[in-house]
Amino acid sequence: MKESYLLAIDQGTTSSRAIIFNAQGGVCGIGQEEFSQHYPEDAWVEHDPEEIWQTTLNSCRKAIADAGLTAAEIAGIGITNQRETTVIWDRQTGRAIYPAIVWQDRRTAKHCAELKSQGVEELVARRSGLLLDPYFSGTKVAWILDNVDGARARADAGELAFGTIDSFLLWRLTDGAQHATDATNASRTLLFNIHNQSWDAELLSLFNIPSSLLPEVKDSCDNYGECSPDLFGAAIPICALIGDQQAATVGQACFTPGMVKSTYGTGCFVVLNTGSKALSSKHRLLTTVAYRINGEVTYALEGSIFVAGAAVQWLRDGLKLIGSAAETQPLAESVASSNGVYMVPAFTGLGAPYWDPDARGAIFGITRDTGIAHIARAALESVCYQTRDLLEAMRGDGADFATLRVDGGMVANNWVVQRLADMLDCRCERPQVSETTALGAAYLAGLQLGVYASLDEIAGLWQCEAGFDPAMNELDRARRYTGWKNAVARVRTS
Ligand SMILES: Nc1ncnc2c1ncn2[C@@H]1O[C@H](COP(=O)(O)OP(=O)(O)O)[C@@H](O)[C@H]1O
Ligand SMILES: O=P(O)(O)OC[C@H](O)CO
Repeated sequence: MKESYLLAIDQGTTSSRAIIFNAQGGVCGIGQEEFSQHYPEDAWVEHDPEEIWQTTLNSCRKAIADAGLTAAEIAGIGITNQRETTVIWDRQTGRAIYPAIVWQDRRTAKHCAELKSQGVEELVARRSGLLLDPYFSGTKVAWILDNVDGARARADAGELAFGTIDSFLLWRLTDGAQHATDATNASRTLLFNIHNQSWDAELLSLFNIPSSLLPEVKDSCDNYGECSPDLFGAAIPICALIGDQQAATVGQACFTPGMVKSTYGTGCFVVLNTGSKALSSKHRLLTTVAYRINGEVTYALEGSIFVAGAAVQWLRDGLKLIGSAAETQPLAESVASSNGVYMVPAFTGLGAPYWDPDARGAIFGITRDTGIAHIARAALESVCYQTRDLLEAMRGDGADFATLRVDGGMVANNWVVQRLADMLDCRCERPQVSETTALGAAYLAGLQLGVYASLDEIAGLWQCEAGFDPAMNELDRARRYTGWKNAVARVRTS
């Protein structure tokens, strides 16, 4: 039988990646390019949309060549992306009118505070499943309209289009033929009603955003047209769009209510499948769309942490304490403990469950004996403690799970995964295919094309590479976690 090759585009926060999978989920070719991060002001984070586009194209071309294939041999494309990051472009030229405002960007903190003071947070949460935080796209769209000369008038005249990165790439890949997004990406904008699955007129008016800007919202696997043949040498059908954390949920085959995954890239995102019910959290977690297939929505509770691997990057690029991220493992292992040092990496505020955009990072407990190894260990531990914060919140909302499926660049570090199991008091499982985000997008493209008959068939492909069981005694666990809570209390502003 002819092999079905699926091309997944994974447009992440720090790099664009393309991976070609075969139908068994095996990796056949990879292309990856990093791109620049721009920090024009304190707590502002921007990307150049042209760089996002170019690195995506280059990665796809590299992956196709790496697999030894031609574009005509690829059955379909699935796109997954850093979520919330906001682009507004000119419908005529396809060029962005302002850089992409990245999910980590906090410039709209004041706007969010103003909206909160109007008492609308409850309405926003009920409709969108989200909180009023600069993390999400809504206030970023409004900021561009209000700060780029002539943008609001041009938006009102229908000349501009808004999209998250999936939409922007889709527009470019199809030469402007498709202006669409999927329900998972729409559910991160603050403008989408997750219950009736449509853009919400009241939310649009609250954020002062004209509906003429908006993409059509489709299923996560759907007919998204074809990429223009001159890009890769043949037209390839685009069959799936899905936000990266939701894609990892699919790649980890968390299809049953109660299953949970946690991804450790730049940030960390824990997603708990809640099935056909949109549960609302009592502990400031987000209610979001996990995936939408054939019009049927599967919901999730999500905990989002803004800084995970980014703390390791900071040790490497900011402080230059280490030469590579991988060095943190032997460093952490070289000392018996972090010696009372706690790092709270709130570089861009605190995400769930604190939602404090004005908090900033700190390192506590430094003494004359503190060395690089203690700091590195404290950075890795901060990621474990933050995950514990999220799991406590999920357990408080009634979740009951025995295993956490983990993935992302950071879980290559065995010390981190063992520490996670210890701090969470929960078994952590790392899958055979580490590229779960790209894999999830490929699976959905395959589902749309009929390569897979059902999610059950996809679930049957998941394999555990390594399991990590908790090995810390309860007293130690509790003592360390109390130390973390004290450290967090000291950086909080609200
Ligand atoms: N061995 C390691 N130990 C700790 N952190 C690591 C290790 N390898 C990679 N990382 C961190 O993981 C992140 C990269 O993960 P990745 O999933 O590629 O991120 P993203 O998709 O957000 O760009 C980086 O922030 C890096 O610092
Ligand atoms: O690019 P990542 O993997 O850090 O993911 C970013 C998230 O989608 C932000 O919500």
